[in-house]
Amino acid sequence: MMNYAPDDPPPPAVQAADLTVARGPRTVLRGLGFTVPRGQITGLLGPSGCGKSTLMRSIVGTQAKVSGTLDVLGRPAGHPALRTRIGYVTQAPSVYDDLTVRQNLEYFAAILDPGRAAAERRHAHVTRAIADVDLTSHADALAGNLSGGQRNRVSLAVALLGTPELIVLDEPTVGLDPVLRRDLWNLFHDIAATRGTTLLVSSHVMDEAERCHRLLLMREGELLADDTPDALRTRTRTDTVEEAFLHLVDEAVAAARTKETTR
Ligand SMILES: Nc1ncnc2c1ncn2[C@@H]1O[C@H](COP(=O)(O)OP(=O)(O)OP(=O)(O)O)[C@@H](O)[C@H]1O
Repeated sequence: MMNYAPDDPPPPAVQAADLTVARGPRTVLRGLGFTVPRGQITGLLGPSGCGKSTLMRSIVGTQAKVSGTLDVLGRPAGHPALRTRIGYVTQAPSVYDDLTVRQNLEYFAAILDPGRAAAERRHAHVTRAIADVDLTSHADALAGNLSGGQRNRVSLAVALLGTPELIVLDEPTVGLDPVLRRDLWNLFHDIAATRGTTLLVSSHVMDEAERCHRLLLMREGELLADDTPDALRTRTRTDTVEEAFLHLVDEAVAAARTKETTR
């Protein structure tokens, strides 16, 4: 863990140095170093299999065989005190089909904030989270009868319960139509702007990168860039983040070839 003095500004949402992760016999993340600032949306982008989910699992503390430094909200990743401060939505929506939207949220709210004395607070949090994801008119519908996009939004509502400081979303827009995707991104921006929440959002759709304040671009378990979309486009003299990404991939491949030939 890095050292933070009491008078220092709050530590970043995530700080990693030389972060390496093995899955089975393979090293799937290699020596990553990056910072995720607070109160912004950081996009984690890269092709399928590059290690986005593994990195997210490491940050929320559910990944084994993690080495190097990985601090989250000033504590080592996986610290028990972080449990209620982080909201995490995996790729597979974790909702119970035989419960209504409201019942799903009440169930998770009771785990986060148990006891009779908290009943009123829980009710308020549940109602707000349902409204946040625009499902108020479906609050009494069985989750099993919702569309894929609506089920994703129930998962997101679960992550919003308890007002976490950091929300980690693994490919939240997969399978959504363009209107829902836009609405969800507007919601992310609203959450970051009005609550100061930090969002880490993975995607392999490069046009979503343009909607982020900062980007971590990954390829084959390594970090290609940690920058703003503007700075990336300027540095690579390209018009889009997608072109910037391809430019950085070409550079990385050329550098690897040069290294091979000079051995
Ligand atoms: N349980 C596992 N055991 C061994 N290797 C795994 C395991 N799960 C994933 N991997 C490997 O780890 C690498 C990173 O996988 P990860 O799921 O983190 O990628 P990703 O970028 O999130 O992919 P996607 O966008 O398809 O979800 C992949 O090469 C994958 O094959």
